[in-house]
Amino acid sequence: MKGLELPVESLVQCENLIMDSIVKIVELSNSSGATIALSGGIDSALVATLASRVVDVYGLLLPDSASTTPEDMRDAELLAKELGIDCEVIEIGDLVQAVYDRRPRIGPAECRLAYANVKPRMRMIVNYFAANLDGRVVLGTGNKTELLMGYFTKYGDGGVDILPIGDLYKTQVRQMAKHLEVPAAIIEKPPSAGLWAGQTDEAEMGATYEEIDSILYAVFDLGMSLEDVENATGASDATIKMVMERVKNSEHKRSMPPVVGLSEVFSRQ
Ligand SMILES: Nc1ncnc2c1ncn2[C@@H]1O[C@H](COP(=O)(O)OP(=O)(O)OC[C@H]2O[C@@H]([n+]3cccc(C(=O)O)c3)[C@H](O)[C@@H]2O)[C@@H](O)[C@H]1O
Ligand SMILES: Nc1ncnc2c1ncn2[C@@H]1O[C@H](COP(=O)(O)OP(=O)(O)OP(=O)(O)O)[C@@H](O)[C@H]1O
Ligand SMILES: [Mg+2]
Repeated sequence: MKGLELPVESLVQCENLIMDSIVKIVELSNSSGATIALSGGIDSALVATLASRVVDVYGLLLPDSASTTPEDMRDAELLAKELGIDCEVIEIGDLVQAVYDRRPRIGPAECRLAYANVKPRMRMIVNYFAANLDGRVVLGTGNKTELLMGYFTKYGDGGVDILPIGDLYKTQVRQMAKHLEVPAAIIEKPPSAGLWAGQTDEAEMGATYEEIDSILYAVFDLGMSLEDVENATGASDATIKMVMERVKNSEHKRSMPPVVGLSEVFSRQ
């Protein structure tokens, strides 16, 4: 969709702004650098590529033997090597299983998402443990599409210190990754949260990233009415409704928990 694709000059400006912000948060927090969870996917590869140019980055490869593919971990390892960043592999399968074992009331067949969400939450714990130990900040990898769609685990992959690519739609992430010459194997693989075998983002959300991004861009960046969005994007009414529902239902993930206000009581004292 017109406008969504960034010209090279804008891509470069965005890259510089992102790198400056990473430097700033590291300085502001008196940190020695940053940690990042590396999945072998494009979002973490792009953030690691940008961050490694300006601060000391420590990569964490956190496979869950039940659902992480060896190809993904191989791609993550190769990327770390190419970027010249230190990294470590910490298998999280037994940590995740320990949580499941404490709560065997309902099984994964009945409640797949509840089980799946333990994995990103466990990665968050391991990531912050490493960051605390080394005096580093935790880099997030969420992009604008995932943030608006609520397509992330609250306090899991959503639990981070900064979202360097959080204002870039997924299609723009692909553009920037190409511009920065992220390995093609990483750019071209189907996006997957890797929470269960065969999971892909597009199958779970029920639309392609091109469709979702064009709808989000038309609504949130161009301010179009929903009728105009249908004409401008060619997306079906059902897809537009699905996207808008997801945005509405995930509002709670994009803000701090509501504080229950008690000023009514205090003012009467
Ligand atoms: N209105 C509201 N106000 C305040 N809190 C509200 C709420 N509605 C739900 N909640 C809370 O939110 C919880 C549901 O949210 P959450 O626990 O996040 O779970 P949920 O959104 O159901 O699942 C996470 C989704 O993100 C996807 N994901 C996860 C991790 C990584 C990636 C990836 O792309 O790599 C994708 C995953 O496949 C799944 O579709 C509820 O159990 C409740 O605690
Ligand atoms: N096996 C893993 N090891 C380390 N980190 C992981 C692993 N799986 C997921 N993560 C973390 O969770 C984040 C969210 O996953 P997500 O799938 O959205 O991004 P991605 O894998 O980088 O990109 P893609 O959209 O190509 O799958 C990753 O960027 C990474 O930081
Ligand atoms: Mg992934």
